Amino acid sequence: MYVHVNAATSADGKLSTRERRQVRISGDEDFARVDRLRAEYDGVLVGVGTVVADDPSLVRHDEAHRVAERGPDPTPPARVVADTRLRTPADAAILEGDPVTYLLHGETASAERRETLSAAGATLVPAGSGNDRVEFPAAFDALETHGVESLLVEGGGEVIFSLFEHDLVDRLSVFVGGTVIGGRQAPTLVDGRGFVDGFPELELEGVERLDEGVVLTWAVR
Ligand SMILES: NC(=O)C1=CN([C@@H]2O[C@H](COP(=O)(O)OP(=O)(O)OC[C@H]3O[C@@H](n4cnc5c(N)ncnc54)[C@H](O)[C@@H]3O)[C@@H](O)[C@H]2O)C=CC1
Ligand SMILES: Nc1nc(O)c(N)c(N[C@@H]2O[C@H](COP(=O)(O)O)[C@@H](O)[C@H]2O)n1
Repeated sequence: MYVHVNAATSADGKLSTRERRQVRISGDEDFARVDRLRAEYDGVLVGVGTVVADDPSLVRHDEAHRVAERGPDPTPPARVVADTRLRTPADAAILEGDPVTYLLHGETASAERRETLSAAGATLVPAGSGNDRVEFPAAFDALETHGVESLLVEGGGEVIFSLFEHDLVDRLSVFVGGTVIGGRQAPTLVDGRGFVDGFPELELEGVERLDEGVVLTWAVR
């Protein structure tokens, strides 16, 4: 699985407020860049924390760019949620209409949630033992059997940490915008329990000025 993590942070490195309320950090130019990125990947992944906080649909992408990349009538990027206990609400925007939505879940997801979310249109992908985290290596193997071989990961900070922890990130891009959010409880780009050693090493590939901020792109060594 090829994994590109992309997110927007405030100038002080926050993804959203301490109440986990979504903030528009990007401007129009950066949203257009994200739409092009989405068009380049087989799927777009977020954690269930982002689904609960933001209710994203993850449908929007640059269709002309996808046609240019993949030829006529390409399938749109699949939607993927890391959702151990299947907490995604049955009326979440991410389950509405097309394209397919894969919910990666653990053994702890109840039969009732499995039935409810299958009935709501989700495709369930079992990927985890008894712990409270989807096991990404196994989950990605399972996604590949569905034809998803590349992912744009949009957040949040818990999921991004897990991916770095398992050495699964190939590229990282961050739009750093001209706003300050603050708050020690506010989510940052990489949360989780953090590294104490073995810090992932990044190689700077690009710096681009957009809107009132800058996009930094790194390859992960
Ligand atoms: N500015 C931006 O670009 C973005 C901002 N956000 C913000 O981030 C916040 C949500 O981020 P988080 O709370 O960190 O939630 P998250 O979106 O990273 O989801 C974390 C949840 O995913 C589930 N999960 C399953 N397997 C997991 C694994 N292996 N590792 C980690 N989690 C796993 C767990 O239930 C966990 O609580 C929201 O406030 C949202 O607004 C989210 C995406 C992009
Ligand atoms: N790139 C970016 N810039 C911002 O300013 C943001 N607030 C976000 N948030 C994430 O974008 C996703 C929403 O997607 P749709 O509206 O469904 O297309 C979701 O993952 C947000 O957390 N991203």
